[in-house]
Amino acid sequence: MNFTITPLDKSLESKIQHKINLKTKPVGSLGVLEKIALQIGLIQHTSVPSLDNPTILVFAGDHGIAEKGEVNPYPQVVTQQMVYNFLHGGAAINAFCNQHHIALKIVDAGVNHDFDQIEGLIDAKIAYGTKNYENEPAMSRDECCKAIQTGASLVTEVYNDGCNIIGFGEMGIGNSSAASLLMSYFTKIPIEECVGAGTGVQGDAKKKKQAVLQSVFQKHKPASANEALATFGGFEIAMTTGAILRAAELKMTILIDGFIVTAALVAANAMYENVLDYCIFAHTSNEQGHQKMLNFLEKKPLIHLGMRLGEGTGAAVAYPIITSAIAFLNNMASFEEASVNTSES
Ligand SMILES: Cc1cc2ncn([C@H]3O[C@H](COP(=O)(O)O)[C@@H](O)[C@H]3O)c2cc1C
Ligand SMILES: O=C(O)c1cccnc1
Repeated sequence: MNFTITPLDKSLESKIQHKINLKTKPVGSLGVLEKIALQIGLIQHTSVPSLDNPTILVFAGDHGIAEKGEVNPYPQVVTQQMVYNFLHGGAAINAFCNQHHIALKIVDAGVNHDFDQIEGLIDAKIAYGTKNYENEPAMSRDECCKAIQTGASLVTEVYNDGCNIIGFGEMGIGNSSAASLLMSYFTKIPIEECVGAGTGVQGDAKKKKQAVLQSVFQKHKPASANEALATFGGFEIAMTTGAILRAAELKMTILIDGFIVTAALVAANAMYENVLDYCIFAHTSNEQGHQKMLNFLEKKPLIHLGMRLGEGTGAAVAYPIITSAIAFLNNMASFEEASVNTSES
């Protein structure tokens, strides 16, 4: 599958910047909000951007490595239980999406469970979890390709329903390990530095997680970004990569969540140029590798609240800041409109 991701068209940059500078405020005094307003104006190619049908897609998938419980404190079954929780409206991401009027869609990308026909669940299952990459690649090239394509077509559907700002979340016990492996592969930071607490490993358990992942990393030598995603990824991660690529192709504004989603983005960014032009980094996760991945991308997120949950929660919590950026750009008076003088007379 091929994506055509064009760089931001900057022909309106000086017009939008001028509009921002003429608002009734000292130049630059709305700080990062001004940068976001400009970025979204450029993405949408207008000086009056809007945020339409904001949506978060949560991809869920299981990981072969999680069956043994060596790298994950919580058992694999929590993935399917949390999917039911999302569908019943009980998870953190439900609370925040309801709070900010963000549509939430839950996708079975590859959970190790047969769900009943249940309203609200999008069935895009590639397989019942990935293979254990201690022994073999997590998925085949075909499965990885299918996951990328599926993520992309789900974004197309959301776009066709009128969404122009999208965030991604994930659920998959063990996926902090997959994200660490991908991070190390793409950033070239040693794997030990990429492995963190995930849902809460500490002390000896963390050393064990590092040792297991070090040996996994040494075992495989993927020759391309696609192969790395297939070797180390999860179905929910590969679907997120495809979803990000399609959203950038469609010139949507993309809200990047925490450690796992950023790992999916780092893969997308290695595959295609210009993806970052469409991304807003929502928060810095407390998962220790996240800051390093952000440094690698040279990006500074909007907030740092010590969160380390995933599910898209950082994106949902940061969303109102983005609405403020659009609100000031569209609703604030200019000096002329408000008859406020800019010079002594
Ligand atoms: C109840 C619960 C809800 C979650 N929601 C997101 N995660 C997060 O934790 C998991 C990754 O951490 P690890 O690699 O340590 O398993 C992912 O499912 C991620 O979304 C959760 C984890 C748990 C236990
Ligand atoms: O930042 C994240 O995305 C994250 C961190 C720890 C566990 N799960 C997700």
